[in-house]
Amino acid sequence: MSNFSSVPVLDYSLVSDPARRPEFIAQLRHALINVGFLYLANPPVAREDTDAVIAYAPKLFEIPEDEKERLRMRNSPHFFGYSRVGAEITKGKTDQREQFDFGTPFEARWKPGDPEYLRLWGPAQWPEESLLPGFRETYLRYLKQVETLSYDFIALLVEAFGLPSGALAPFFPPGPMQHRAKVVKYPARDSVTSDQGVGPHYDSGFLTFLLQASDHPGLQVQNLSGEWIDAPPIPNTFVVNIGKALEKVTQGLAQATSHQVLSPPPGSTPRYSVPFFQSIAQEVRVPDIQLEFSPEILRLKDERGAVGASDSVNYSEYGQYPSGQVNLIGRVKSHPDVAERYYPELFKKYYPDGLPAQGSAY
Ligand SMILES: O=C(O)CCC(=O)C(=O)O
Ligand SMILES: [Fe+2]
Repeated sequence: MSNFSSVPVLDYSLVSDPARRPEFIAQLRHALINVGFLYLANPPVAREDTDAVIAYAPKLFEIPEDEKERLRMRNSPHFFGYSRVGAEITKGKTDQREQFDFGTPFEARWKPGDPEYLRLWGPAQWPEESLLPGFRETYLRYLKQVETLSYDFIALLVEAFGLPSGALAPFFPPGPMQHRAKVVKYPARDSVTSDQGVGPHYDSGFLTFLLQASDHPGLQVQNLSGEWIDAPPIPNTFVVNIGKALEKVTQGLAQATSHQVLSPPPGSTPRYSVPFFQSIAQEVRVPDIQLEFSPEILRLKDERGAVGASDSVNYSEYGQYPSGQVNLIGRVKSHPDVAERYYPELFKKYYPDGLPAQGSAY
């Protein structure tokens, strides 16, 4: 059984065309249930902002070493900032990528005595303006548009699954929220020690909107037969995929799909990408929200078949803890040096033998 052999391309401009909107919704239903990945063409994000973010990506990694040191993630209780190549392990092997974690604007609200996971949201660390003029403002303007798209996309998903319009509203209560976003660099194979850019994994929250910020192939998506299907860059698209929390709350209808990135070949320039990860309210326990799907929709899942053996396991804790806690655990596993400093109890739980050389997310 192989449920897909390519990643479908959906044209967002159909959404505002009353005659063709049903076509989009049908394609979306298929992509959510059978693939868990799609390309979104003509997304409602200003082209000039997307192009500017793409142009900034290589420059961000050229800021001086002492600025990278100042911005290192260890300086942020919110797990924002710079991570060098080799800081993380996925599936037992070191990831060959360098990255900056940023977030949408958020004022820290955690105080001692509050649940620890509330501390995950707070201000990001930004490079000195004079070192990269305009970057912060441009990137935040870009993120705001992707955030709006992410909510609009949830409404389309609710429609595609035949749910009442407010069905997922408990995950987005009024008031401020924070979404995470990164800028990632994958050096070519000859300057790193393996071709694992990032190993097989699932994303955590609801939706991921990935901007492939250079021409390199390398992103791959695993189908139900275990085959790795290429998802090469397509200009003016986002790659959209489903996180574990959304899979869980939709009873597996929206499928979280394992994916990985292979390093560019020797002699190549580096690959860059800019993923945006849509968050959900930190206090919500996913199993507390029970959705009712029609038998016709549920049958589509049965026709797909069970999600087969895949090469990744992570974020299984959504059945148990508030979603903020699940994400905090994920961060602690990935970045033990940050955990040791700001979350000593959790650090002891996951690293009883002390600080490892690298984090191991999955
Ligand atoms: O860089 C990419 O294309 C994908 C990155 C990714 O899957 C992740 O960071 O979760
Ligand atoms: Fe991912």
